[in-house]
Amino acid sequence: MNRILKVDNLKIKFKNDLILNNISLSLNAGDVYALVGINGSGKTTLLSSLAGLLSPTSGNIFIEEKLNQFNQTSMSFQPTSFYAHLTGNDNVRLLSPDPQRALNILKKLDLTTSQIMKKKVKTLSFGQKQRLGIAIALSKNAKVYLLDEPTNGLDIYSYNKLVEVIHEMSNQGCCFVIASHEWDVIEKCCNRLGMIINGRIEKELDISDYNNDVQPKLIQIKVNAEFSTNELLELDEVRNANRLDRFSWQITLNQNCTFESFQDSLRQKNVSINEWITLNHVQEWESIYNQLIEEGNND
Ligand SMILES: Nc1ncnc2c1ncn2[C@@H]1O[C@H](COP(=O)(O)OP(=O)(O)OP(=O)(O)O)[C@@H](O)[C@H]1O
Repeated sequence: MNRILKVDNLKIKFKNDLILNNISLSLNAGDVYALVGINGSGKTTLLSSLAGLLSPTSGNIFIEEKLNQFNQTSMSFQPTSFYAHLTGNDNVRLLSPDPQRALNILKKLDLTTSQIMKKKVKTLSFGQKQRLGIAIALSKNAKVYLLDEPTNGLDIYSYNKLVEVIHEMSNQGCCFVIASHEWDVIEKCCNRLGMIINGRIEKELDISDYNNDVQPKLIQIKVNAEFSTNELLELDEVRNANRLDRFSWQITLNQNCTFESFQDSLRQKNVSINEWITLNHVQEWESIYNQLIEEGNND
């Protein structure tokens, strides 16, 4: 695998506040890494550090094994970074290192109608400014692209176009880190997922495993009788169990175990399942994430 980005024990402090706490990360060519976290968890701070806009308090950032190669990173523009009184075209010419490439990307994102690009940026809609900022960022010839909530304000058509552009570029050997709250985007765009809580990446998932169905299944059940979580965990089929209420649990079944064998094991304990659903990947990630947040809140 061709490693592009390596982050070693990155810490960022603002005054005495530790905002990023020992972040380590390794991304290969083609990786599209989703960074998920609630407001204030450190996503923008991490992206800004990777872009070289913030200096680490400690730790190192390597791109293609070389330290601090920030000319090889490109971060999406915030709508406030534009020259608001100039047109879209003028902004592309002034801000993009490769205006022609930016215009090509804008075309893919369906924003090249001359009326729009001739308008002053301050008169553009949020979604139009968002696409302009993304196209300028992606027009830089970089190894690592850093996108902060790129689908905010995009309609479904532009959103699907952006997903196509990200796939196309990552297939050419760069990598992406995308901060997003939108699970749907993550499922469509990303092959890896990092959950950041209080400045730490608490969990990483390989999304391709889910798409290949290698991961164990998460189900939600409601039973008809008193039972304990410990009794559930003693069953061969159960890898993990979280109680939702008196009669309901979310259960991760061990790999290669069927729902039917789990049901039989419960019957032997005189318990039957009244209701059950299999959670899809996105619900499963959301559930893992919510659990981590709850654990974080209980600390
Ligand atoms: N310049 C700064 N000085 C002091 N604290 C800061 C600074 N920038 C960010 N922070 C703090 O760092 C923490 C992480 O902020 P950050 O913007 O990285 O979060 P985020 O995960 O991107 O949040 P959001 O989803 O709201 O954009 C917050 O508690 C924030 O108040």
